[in-house]
This record gives sequence, structure tokens and C-alpha cells, in this order.
Amino acid sequence: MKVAVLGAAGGIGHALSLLLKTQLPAGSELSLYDVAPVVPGVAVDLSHIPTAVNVKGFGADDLAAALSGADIVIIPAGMPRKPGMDRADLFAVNAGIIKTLAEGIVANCPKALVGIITNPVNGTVPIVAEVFKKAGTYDKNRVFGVTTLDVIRSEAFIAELKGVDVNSVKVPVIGGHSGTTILPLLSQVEGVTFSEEEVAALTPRIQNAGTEVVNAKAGGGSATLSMGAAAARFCLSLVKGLQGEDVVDYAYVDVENGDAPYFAHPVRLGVNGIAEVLPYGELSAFEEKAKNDMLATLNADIQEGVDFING
Ligand SMILES: NC(=O)C1=CN([C@@H]2O[C@H](COP(=O)(O)OP(=O)(O)OC[C@H]3O[C@@H](n4cnc5c(N)ncnc54)[C@H](O)[C@@H]3O)[C@@H](O)[C@H]2O)C=CC1
Ligand SMILES: O=C([O-])CC(=O)C(=O)O
Repeated sequence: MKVAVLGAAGGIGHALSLLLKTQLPAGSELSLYDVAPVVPGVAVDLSHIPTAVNVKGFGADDLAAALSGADIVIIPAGMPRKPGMDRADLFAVNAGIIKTLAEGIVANCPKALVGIITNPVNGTVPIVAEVFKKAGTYDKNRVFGVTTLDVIRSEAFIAELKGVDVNSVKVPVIGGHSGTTILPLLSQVEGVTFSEEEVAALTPRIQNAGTEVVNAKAGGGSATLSMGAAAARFCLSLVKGLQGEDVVDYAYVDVENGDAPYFAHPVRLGVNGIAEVLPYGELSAFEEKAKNDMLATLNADIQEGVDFING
């Protein structure tokens, strides 16, 4: 199993690469790519951890070697937010980075499963899909926007609020990955109930949790450690699927006849990526309204990504 991390020298890249070095199956290859010259050093550093995962670093000119033969590519490359910015403000810088990296995937590992972390996820996922479509390599079952951070935050916040074992908390989160497009389905969380006031307070807390971190870091970037943990968890779900295990996880994916062209759903993973996009079930009246209210924003974010390649 070869896993490539693009943007491996950044805040998320460091945390994610550490977790993959210690958690990928024995015999895996971990390929770290970044334009920052420190990346070979990150690989050397990690290589001193005694696990049966072989790690190599690749600098700016070595994208082809970094990607060649990769089964999974996880992308946290690109600029993070500062206080006062929206994720959408990152589009101008990050769209071009994502396009270049997607072209690299087309040329070197067109069958890889691709997990996109780079913001704004609502628009960067369509960019990758459009680059693949143009090249004739698009398979909607192999492209994922990583929304796992919304899921793990929901788990953490609910366990804290309700005083329950965090390992028992499972929270569906649908929609996109910014502001009101993030929709936790609190009505479907088993084993706990929420008052209307709790739903009205917890839903925006989850939606604005990224901003909570951005403000707390006071100009030093956005979530990196929790995102590293989220990305590792999602990557390991992809690995299990490739190994033939039946695994269901949440991701922002291309859905046919869905609420929007891309929408976070539960997906059953398998040896070819998505085996099945699963329905998200029944929504409460609050959730149904929140879903309908977000769609204009989400569709505009998606169109911006599509137009970046085709406009
Ligand atoms: N999907 C999600 O839930 C989350 C997404 N993010 C996003 O992840 C991205 C990365 O965040 P951080 O790691 O905190 O940023 P960072 O600035 O610490 O790291 C970004 C890395 O990307 C590298 N990079 C830039 N252009 C590149 C290129 N063309 N090829 C390869 N590497 C390149 C930089 O050299 C840097 O090492 C941001 O866009 C951020 O908004 C952050 C948190 C959560
Ligand atoms: O808020 C940000 O800019 C980073 C992010 O996507 C998150 O933490 O959910």
C-alpha cells in the first residue's frame, strides 16, 4: 500500500504523516511531498520511528516520483485561514495549487483514491473532478472531500455536553465543509437526546468550530492537530476498504440526483473506493430547513470550482 501526502511539510502534513507512520499497515510506503525544502527532513525525522512503514520525502521537482504507484493520495497542500477570513477567501490561492496537484495525479497515479483537505473543500473537490474529467480519468468513486473533522468535533462536543463515553458517540454530518453548509444530524445521534435550545446552540458551534480554532491561534493558522487526526482516521478507512473490509465513513462526494452535485454522505468503502453512496436518513424539521437554506451557498461554491477549470 502506497500513501502519498501532498503538503506534508505543513501543520496538517506533519501531524498526519506522524499518525500514518505509526498506524499504516506493516509494509506500507509513505510518500511525503511538499514545495517547502524541509520535506526531506520531515521524512528522515519520521524514518527514525521504528515501525514497518517505509517513508520517503520528495521536494518541489519530484511530484512524479512522489505519486508514482500511489494507492491513496491525501492533499493538505495550500494556505490556511487567518482571523477575519472565510474559507472562500482561500480559493484564489489554493485553486491553482489543487489544479497542479490534480494534474500530477492524472499523470502518475490516475487510479488512486484522492482525499482533499485543502480549503475551500466545497470548491477544491470539483476542481479535482474537472481536471480528471478533462483528462478522461475521472471516477467519482475515487474522489473524496475530507469532512471527518466535522464528524470528530461533533463527537467531542456531544460527549462533553452529555457526559457520555466519546467512543460511543456517532454523529452523521452531511452537506459541505464551511459555515452553514456543515450540517450535523443531531436528531440521529443514538443514546442521547437534545432539547431545541441545545440543537440551536450546538449546531452553530460545530459549524463555526474551524473559526474557533483560527481565532484561538490568533494569526498562527487553523486546525492542524485535530485535522491530522481526522485525516488519519479517514485515510485508514480508505485503507481498510482497499483491503476488502466493509467500512462506512462520511465524506463530501459526487452524488447523482442528490441535494447538490457534491454533498457529504455516508459512503460504503471497498476495493475500488466508494462501493455505495448511502442515504443519510430522515431529517428533523430543523435539519430539513437548515439543509434547504444552505443549498444556494453550496451550489455557488461548487460552481466556482467547476468554472475555475471550464469557465
Ligand atoms: N478539510 C478540513 O477540514 C480542513 C482543511 N484545512 C485546510 O488545509 C490546508 C493546509 O492547512 P495547514 O497544514 O494548516 O497549512 P500550512 O501552511 O501549515 O501547510 C501547507 C503546506 O502546503 C505546502 N504547499 C503549498 N503549495 C504546495 C504545492 N503546490 N504542492 C505541495 N505543497 C504545497 C506548503 O509548503 C505548506 O507546507 C489549508 O488550505 C487549510 O484551510 C485545514 C483544516 C481543516
Ligand atoms: O476553519 C478553517 O479554516 C480550517 C477548517 O476547515 C476547519 O478547521 O474546519
